[in-house]
Amino acid sequence: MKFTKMHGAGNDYVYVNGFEERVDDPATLARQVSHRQFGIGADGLILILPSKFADVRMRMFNLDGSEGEMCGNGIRCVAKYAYDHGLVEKLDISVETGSGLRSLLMRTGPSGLVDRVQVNMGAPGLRRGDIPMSGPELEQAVSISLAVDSQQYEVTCVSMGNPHAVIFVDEVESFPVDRIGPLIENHAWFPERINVEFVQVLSPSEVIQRTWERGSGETLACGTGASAVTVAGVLTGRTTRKILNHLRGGDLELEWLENGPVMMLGPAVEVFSGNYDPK
Ligand SMILES: N[C@H](CCC[C@H](N)C(=O)O)C(=O)O
Repeated sequence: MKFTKMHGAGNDYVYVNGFEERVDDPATLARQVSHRQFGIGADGLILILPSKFADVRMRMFNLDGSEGEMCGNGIRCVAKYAYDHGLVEKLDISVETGSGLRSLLMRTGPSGLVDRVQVNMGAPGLRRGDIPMSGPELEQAVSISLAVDSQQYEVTCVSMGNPHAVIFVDEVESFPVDRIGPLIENHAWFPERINVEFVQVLSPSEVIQRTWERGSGETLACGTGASAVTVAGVLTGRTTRKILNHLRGGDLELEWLENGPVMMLGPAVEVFSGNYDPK
């Protein structure tokens, strides 16, 4: 099986071109290829597939084999792969995801290959029913108190097609993401588990984010998470609609437009290609 390793701001996935390769059991394959010692090494697996409704379709699988509905860093790499490898011939494309269609605009660098991609991430879902989480379905969860490890955390929950809990902290570098992340991911409030973002506000237009991903653990970046952070920053009065987000593996530029959607701009990088024999 031919694969390509790509990353967006250090959030790395193994990409398989489903126009040419057949994958029968993507959940098992995701666990195998993602392993940093026994596999290729990645945060998960992304399949690039033909679509009836869009230019291409993507499916993303976490390190533990679970499927996520959407992936912000992954979708930029899917677009880059599609253009650089000739699956599409234009720079503005649509991609079908597990949470509907997204439109993307690619920019090429001096080599003629794509190096940056802007994604219309769609409008956030703010009702508890959208996340999903416990409590009155139609109500928002903005700055609500969540008890974890005998401490209270103030969380704001946002769906970007997949579920996110955003927590603002004073100092993110030393925050115990490894310990608190999984406790929130698996908290009884969230029946489908949840991705968690820990965020330090530097100024109303600049933040630092660390990410604990559902099914993958701490990653160097998360595009849907950075979009959720943009929305949570506005809802809680901490940041403006347009921000620069510094993630562990790079920066993303985001804006929550007045008419609803979040726009995200960031890098997409191909690292290497190879062959892998599924075990
Ligand atoms: N890293 C991805 C999100 C993966 C989310 C996944 N962990 C889930 O189960 O929803 C991003 O850039 O948006």
